[in-house]
Amino acid sequence: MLRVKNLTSGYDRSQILFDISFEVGPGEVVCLMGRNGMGKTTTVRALMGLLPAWDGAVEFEGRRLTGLSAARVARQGLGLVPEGRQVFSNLTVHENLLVVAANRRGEAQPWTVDRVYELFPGLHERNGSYANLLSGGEQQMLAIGRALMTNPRLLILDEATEGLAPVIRDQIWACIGRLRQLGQSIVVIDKHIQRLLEVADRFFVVEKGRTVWSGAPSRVRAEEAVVKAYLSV
Ligand SMILES: Nc1ncnc2c1ncn2[C@@H]1O[C@H](COP(=O)(O)OP(=O)(O)OP(=O)(O)O)[C@@H](O)[C@H]1O
Repeated sequence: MLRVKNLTSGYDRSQILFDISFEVGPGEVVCLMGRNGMGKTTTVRALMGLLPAWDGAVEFEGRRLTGLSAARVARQGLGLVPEGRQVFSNLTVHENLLVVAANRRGEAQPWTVDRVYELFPGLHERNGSYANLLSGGEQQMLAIGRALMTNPRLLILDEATEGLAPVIRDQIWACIGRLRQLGQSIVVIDKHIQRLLEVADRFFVVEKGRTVWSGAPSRVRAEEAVVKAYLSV
């Protein structure tokens, strides 16, 4: 579904990505891991068209994404939940979900506000609240709900559990598990290996702008010390 091959990119003249390669198959949950500052968010920015790719290729469902504007990449069916959530703070929960609703690719069972509320009952209870009055966890759920309302073929979650209380994190992990059961393809950027092992089909480790290790959950378990060494400061 998504094929990223030898991607390089950076900011101005500062190269951050040197060789990023990974793939996501239909219905797969793929995880990008790595220490802070290793280039995971930059990878996401480059594949979403928010940052130009310098070299390499990004293909999505057989189409080349490199060189397309961010708006056109989104229209191909990539939905991003960015680090730091970024919901519309001056709109209510309900309005946040409605304003982005789109089913451009004609999905047979599109996401609706009611389906998002079913996934996150807590949001339903707060549907009239302005987004800036929500807790961090509720904002994260709203950010995910909002991305789902665009009916993305591929959902990208950048540090969706970061900075949340354990009980709220559990709800986000449960949501990711549920989306996987529904066949949603997802790229997850996160560091919680134990939780990732429950939901991810494949893992890629990013180190200084390069994908340096990859494997299925069985390989992560077999080489846990190696993987943890990549993640420890
Ligand atoms: N706008 C920017 N301009 C210049 N350099 C940047 C910019 N944003 C990030 N960087 C640098 O790019 C490198 C990779 O950052 P990136 O955010 O991709 O890392 P990350 O792996 O996602 O880590 P984190 O978990 O901290 O977000 C870092 O050295 C960072 O300082």
